[in-house]
Amino acid sequence: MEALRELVEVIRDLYLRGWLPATSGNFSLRMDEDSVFITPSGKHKGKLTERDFALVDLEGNLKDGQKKPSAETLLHLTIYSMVPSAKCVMHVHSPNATVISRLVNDKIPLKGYELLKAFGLDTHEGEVVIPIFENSQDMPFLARKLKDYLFEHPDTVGFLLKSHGVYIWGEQVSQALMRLEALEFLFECELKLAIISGK
Ligand SMILES: CSC[C@@H](O)[C@@H](O)C(=O)COP(=O)(O)O
Ligand SMILES: [Zn+2]
Repeated sequence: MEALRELVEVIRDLYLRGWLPATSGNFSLRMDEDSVFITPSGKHKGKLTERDFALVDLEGNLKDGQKKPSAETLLHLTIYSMVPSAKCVMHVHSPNATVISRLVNDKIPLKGYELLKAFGLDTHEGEVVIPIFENSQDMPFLARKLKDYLFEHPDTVGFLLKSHGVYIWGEQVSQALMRLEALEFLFECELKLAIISGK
């Protein structure tokens, strides 16, 4: 399947960038109303093939095979249920995202950057807000927090988990990748500005 092949290539590339260290990260593709391909839990993400993906329904039940879906499957499914246009979800432990999530408390407003156009804005004058949630191993709890937030803020493009990493989604693999690259770049800019201004 073309989109899954494309996603596998993207994952390898993200691993080589150092954004998926030590088996971290997870990725999914929405296939139809009630089927999602998601990366397996605990596997090295730089060496995945299409056959490694688990197929689950929107409740997280395995649709076939014996694969162990990502431990964070519930977060992916929450995004698909709250953002109907999302067809691909990416989660990485990229350095800038992880560092900035520790420095800022509950959200990062990104303003004035030309690259905000990656999120569908027409000009650099708009604002994109990235919320930060406390990290937790309690996925139902985190999923509830995320669901409530997305209900209140339906235009959200992604979020950070504190000291953990970033989640982003798109209408197809290429859009999710573009937005992930844009976010990581913008986080790097914000971190550099914080260093220069001594904040
Ligand atoms: C290897 S530590 C990272 C994990 O705890 C988790 O945050 C992660 O990103 C990968 O979990 P996974 O179950 O493989 O999808
Ligand atoms: Zn993670």
